[in-house]
Amino acid sequence: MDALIPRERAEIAPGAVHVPDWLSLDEQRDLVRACREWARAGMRSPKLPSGGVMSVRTVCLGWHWTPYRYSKTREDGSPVAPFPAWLADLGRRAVADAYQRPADDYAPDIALINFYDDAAKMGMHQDKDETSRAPVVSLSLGNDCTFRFGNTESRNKPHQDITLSSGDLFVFGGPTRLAYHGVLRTTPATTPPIGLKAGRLNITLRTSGL
Ligand SMILES: O=C(O)CCC(=O)C(=O)O
Ligand SMILES: [Fe+2]
Repeated sequence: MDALIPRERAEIAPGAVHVPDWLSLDEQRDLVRACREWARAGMRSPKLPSGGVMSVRTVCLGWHWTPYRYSKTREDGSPVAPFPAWLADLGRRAVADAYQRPADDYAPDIALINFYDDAAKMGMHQDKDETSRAPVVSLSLGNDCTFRFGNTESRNKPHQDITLSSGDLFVFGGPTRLAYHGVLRTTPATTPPIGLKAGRLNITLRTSGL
């Protein structure tokens, strides 16, 4: 992060808001600790119907996601871990701060926790396996990444590239809920001291509508 350039809340497209440094270092440490607990169930690289394997490793809460559907059980038949109430509270606070309006009605019931090693990235995609169109809340921990936020029509331009750093909040909903987005790269050795030696974690909160 370049400390000379202020990082301010920015609505980069209608309904798509970046709130830099939303989480304190203590909150980030607590979330990293929680991710470690959730990861004990096993993090797996999702397998695509095309035969490819995603480069991130993922664990889910509430509903288990495999491309391209949600279920209550994981690949090995074990039940998906529950979605904790405190995480829904955090999601409501996130939507309220991003949209600067009360968000008491926001009730996420899915979390995807993605771990990026230094080589991992995520291709342009829509988050559309949820039937609800409530906003997606994204929290970043660890190394910086270059996040590409595009349009709702195609994977192609126009798009904007922004840096998501540790502690940043990104919310997308409303007109851009179905915008294509992806992670081009992460930047090694950019994490603050939050108990994550390497890599990047991203937590997205979603509402299944299921
Ligand atoms: O890692 C990120 O910032 C985005 C993750 C994402 O798009 C997803 O999990 O669907
Ligand atoms: Fe996504």
